[in-house]
Amino acid sequence: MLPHISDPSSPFKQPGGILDEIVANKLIEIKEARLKVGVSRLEESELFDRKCYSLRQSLLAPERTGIIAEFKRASPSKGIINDQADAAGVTRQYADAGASAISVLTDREFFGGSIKDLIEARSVNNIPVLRKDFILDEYQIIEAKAIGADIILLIASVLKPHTIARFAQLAKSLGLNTLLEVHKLSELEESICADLDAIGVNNRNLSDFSVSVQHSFDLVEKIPGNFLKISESGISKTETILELKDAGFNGFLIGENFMKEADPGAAMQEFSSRLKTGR
Ligand SMILES: O=P(O)(O)OC[C@@H](O)[C@@H](O)c1c[nH]c2ccccc12
Repeated sequence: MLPHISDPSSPFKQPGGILDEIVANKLIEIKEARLKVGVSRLEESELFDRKCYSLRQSLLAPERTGIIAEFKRASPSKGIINDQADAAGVTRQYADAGASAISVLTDREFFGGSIKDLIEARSVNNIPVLRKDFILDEYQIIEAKAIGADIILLIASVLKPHTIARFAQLAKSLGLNTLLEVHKLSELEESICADLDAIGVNNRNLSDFSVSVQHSFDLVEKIPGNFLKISESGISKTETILELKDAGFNGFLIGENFMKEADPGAAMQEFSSRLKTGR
C-alpha cells in the first residue's frame, strides 16, 4: 500500500474507506466514457436541450409530499435491496403517489444502477429527476443533462470547495438544479456557494454507514434561508417527516424504505396516504 498522502492540487478530498474505492473506480469509468462516447455526442442528444423542471417549484407545490423517492437496487451498506425492479414502473408509481421528485442511482458498481434506469424514469415522468451518482468530472454533468436529469448531486465529503463551486456553475449554465450534500457543519460552512439550489443533510455517514436523523435537526438552522433544505437517508416513518418539516425541511429523500418492499411504488403510495391523514 502507498502511504496516504493527499495531493493539494487534487480536486477531491480523500475521505477514506469505501468512498476512496468508489472515487477510484468512478475515475476509470469516466475516462472510458469520454473515449467511448465523448462530450460532442452527449451534446447532440435529443434531451440535451430540454428545459429542466424546477426542484423548487416541485418541492414547494402544496399538492405534493416533498418526498424525493429514490430508485436504488443495491448499496454498499445493504447489498442487494431490489435488483429486479422496473425503473419506469416504480418511478411512475412514486410520482402518482405524490413524490415531488425522483432520484435514480446511476452508479453500477456499488449501487447496481445505470444510465438506462434514469432514461427510463425520465421517459415516463414529468417531475424533476435527480441523477444520484458520485460526480467527479464536468463530463458527468453534461452527461446528466444529456440523459434527461434535472438535478445533480455534489457531495461535500468527496469534493473540495473550489470544485463544488466550479461544478455548480457549470450545472447552472446548463439549466440543471444542484443539490449539495453535507454530513457535518464544517462541510456546510466551507462548501456553500451561490450557484446551489438545495442543501441536503445526509443522515448517513458515508465512511462508516452509521445513520442518525439527528444530523438533520442539528444542521437545519445553519443552512441559509435562500436554499431548499432536504433531509436524506434513514427515513422510514411519517412522523419523522412531520418533525423534519416542523424543523424547516422542504424535502425528504427516501430510498431503502420503499425499495426493500416487493412493490416499492405501492409502499410509497401507502406511506403517502398515511402522511396525508397524519397517521
Ligand atoms: O435508502 P435511504 O436510507 O432512504 O437513503 C436514500 C439516499 O439518501 C441515499 O441513497 C444516499 C444519500 N447520499 C448518497 C450519495 C450516493 C449514493 C446514495 C446516497
